[in-house]
Amino acid sequence: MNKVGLVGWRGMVGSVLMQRMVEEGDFAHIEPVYFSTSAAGGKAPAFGGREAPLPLQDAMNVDMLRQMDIVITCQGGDYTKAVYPQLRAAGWKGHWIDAASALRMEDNAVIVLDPVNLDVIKDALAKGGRDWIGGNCTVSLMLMGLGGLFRHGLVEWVSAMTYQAASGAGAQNMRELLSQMGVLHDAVRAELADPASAILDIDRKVAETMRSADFPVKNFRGVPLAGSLIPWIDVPVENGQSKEEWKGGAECNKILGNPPFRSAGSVPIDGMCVRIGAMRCHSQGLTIKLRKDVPLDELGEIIGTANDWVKVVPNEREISERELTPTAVTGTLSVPVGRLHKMAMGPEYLGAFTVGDQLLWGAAEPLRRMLRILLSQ
Ligand SMILES: NC(=O)C1=CN([C@@H]2O[C@H](COP(=O)(O)OP(=O)(O)OC[C@H]3O[C@@H](n4cnc5c(N)ncnc54)[C@H](OP(=O)(O)O)[C@@H]3O)[C@@H](O)[C@H]2O)C=CC1
Ligand SMILES: N[C@@H](CC(=O)OP(=O)(O)O)C(=O)O
Repeated sequence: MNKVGLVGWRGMVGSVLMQRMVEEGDFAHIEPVYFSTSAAGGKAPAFGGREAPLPLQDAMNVDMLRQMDIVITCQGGDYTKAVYPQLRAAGWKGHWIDAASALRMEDNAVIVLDPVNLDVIKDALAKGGRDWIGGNCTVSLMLMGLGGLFRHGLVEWVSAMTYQAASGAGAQNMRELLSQMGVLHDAVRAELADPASAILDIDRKVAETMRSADFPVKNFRGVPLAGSLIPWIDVPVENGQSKEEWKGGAECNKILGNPPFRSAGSVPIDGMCVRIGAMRCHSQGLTIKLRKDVPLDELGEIIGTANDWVKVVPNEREISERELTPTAVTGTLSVPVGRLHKMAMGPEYLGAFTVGDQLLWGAAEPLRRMLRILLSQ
């Protein structure tokens, strides 16, 4: 049985991964060895009812990691940068499956999203590939939704305007968002209880509270999210983009096996990435320039049959309000795509809106599916 080293299993992404591995019975097929950067020697967990043969191992111990057939890490990019090069330099030939972005654009790494790029994964496996990296959440969720259009070669370019959840910034940010909501409610509790109070007085008090020096904003770099939004995610890069926006083009093209972004034969993908007050679902408003005018019902068929999780929501008000939202999707693997309509710019311009859980398809699920692909070899 394959020895699988699990690193980062108690973090937010790692916990979702463990939950999904339990649900899918993955632990029955592996010999798990749990690693920790903080509690080596402690008791290992027993996910899936499988006692680990060893206590928690030191996640920095390259000699121990070398004994694994497969390592899966959700520990983060700093860990990857510190440990991965040492492990390969020590001659380790095992498979490295990683949630962090650190290795994504390396030549020998494949960004894994098998419902979309199983052909790219299989091709790399046949060539001896050993580095399997989960994609950026926004990118993976867009491709889970629009994969059919790409597979049919219908996409000339895409503009993605995103509405990204607090979870993408980390567990502490989710907590801070809720704290902000609580502080805002507390500030106007009395007025809300009085139906005769003036809404503009409530609004003024809310704005004063959001702008006050003691509003809890430490994790969001000093600015409020609740009652507001943040129109920048991750560090600035070239061309006026944020890194999150750059990943849209760079990672999408790599996942699809296209030439590198901004080179001939790649698909231009760009947009604006915005943090909003959702918990763990990223949403995206998409403008897709098609290579030709295709009837809307055919486009719906192509989109909705591309994988087992994408679902076309009819472009009608009630069902869009009910089913095309973070509230409806959170905690599920469903990727609804809706608001499909030809835009005013012309018949080759398709409008779409999609929602997905950024901790499931956006982070954990592609990793555990890659593990199962490796185990089936
Ligand atoms: N958040 C996201 O949306 C996405 C994240 N990723 C990648 O996954 C990486 C991990 O992200 P995320 O899961 O959010 O990170 P977390 O901060 O939740 O967890 C990372 C590590 O922090 C340590 N840790 C310290 N204190 C705690 C605590 N109280 N509870 C749980 N763990 C604790 C654990 O390591 P130990 O047990 O060794 O102490 C854990 O493995 C990111 O750096 C990123 O590279 C990828 C896609 C999406
Ligand atoms: N940057 C993403 C989350 C994330 O972790 O992305 P990446 O895996 O590309 O670092 C967000 O803020 O929503």
